[in-house]
Amino acid sequence: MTEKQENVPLLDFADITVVKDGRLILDHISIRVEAEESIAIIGPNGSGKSSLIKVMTREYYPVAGVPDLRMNIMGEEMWNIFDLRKRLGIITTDLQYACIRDNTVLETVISGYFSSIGIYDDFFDVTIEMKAMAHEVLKFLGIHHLANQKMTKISSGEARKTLIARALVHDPKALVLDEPTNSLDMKSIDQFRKTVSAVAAAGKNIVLVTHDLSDIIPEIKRVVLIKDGKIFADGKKEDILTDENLTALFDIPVKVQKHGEYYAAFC
Ligand SMILES: Nc1ncnc2c1ncn2[C@@H]1O[C@H](COP(=O)(O)OP(=O)(O)OP(=O)(O)O)[C@@H](O)[C@H]1O
Repeated sequence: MTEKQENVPLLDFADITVVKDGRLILDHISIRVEAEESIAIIGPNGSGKSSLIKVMTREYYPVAGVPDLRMNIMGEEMWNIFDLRKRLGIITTDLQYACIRDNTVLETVISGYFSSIGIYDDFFDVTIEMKAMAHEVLKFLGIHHLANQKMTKISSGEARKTLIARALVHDPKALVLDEPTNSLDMKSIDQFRKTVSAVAAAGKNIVLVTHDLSDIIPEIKRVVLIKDGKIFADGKKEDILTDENLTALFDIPVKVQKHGEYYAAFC
């Protein structure tokens, strides 16, 4: 890879406006995420966070004909959707529900190669290399002992890690996590955050959507606040996560506290 390719931003979006059912849900959003950068996107329910992720994954398209519109991902405007979704390892609660089937953890991880939910022996040619990579990723995430366990028999936290493994088999550039700790208990949340930290330390960009400030792992240095489909604030974590900003963002009095390298909010 040339130095130029290494330095291309993960995302370079300008003037993204999305309308659904006649409603403006993203309003002239511009955001650039550098090659080595990780960000957290925070905002109230319905503010447009998931919609912005869907623009990244090309599930939603912006209004065309806007003069400054740009939706560049890893240096490219045009993407084959399957390739794009492999380069952005996407983990959502919807995907987890879809993956809770009668497949084993190993099968679920391998299914990432085919962008499928299960493995269909008659159709998919699973190679030795694919299996070896799946085992390697499960070991990296500390869940190799679950390889032959059914998805229906593992905990939510283990299932969330399995989805990370499923995303990592492609060696993606980034992990895109939409409210990843929803419905996890405290121990699972703690383990999940350590897993995401390990993935960030291995050189992947993290794009995290959350309501919960304590999901913001230390490796994420930048926070983007979204309100009413617009970027409300964007900058260094310590400058953005203030009582004043969070109070204005959520329209209720919020107190932000810092505990070591983590943040928490109280209202
Ligand atoms: N396909 C769609 N059709 C109609 N309205 C939509 C569609 N997708 C999103 N919206 C609306 O756009 C707004 C933003 O939704 P979005 O899911 O992006 O918000 P969010 O910030 O992720 O919310 P939450 O925190 O509740 O998940 C909401 O009012 C939602 O109802």
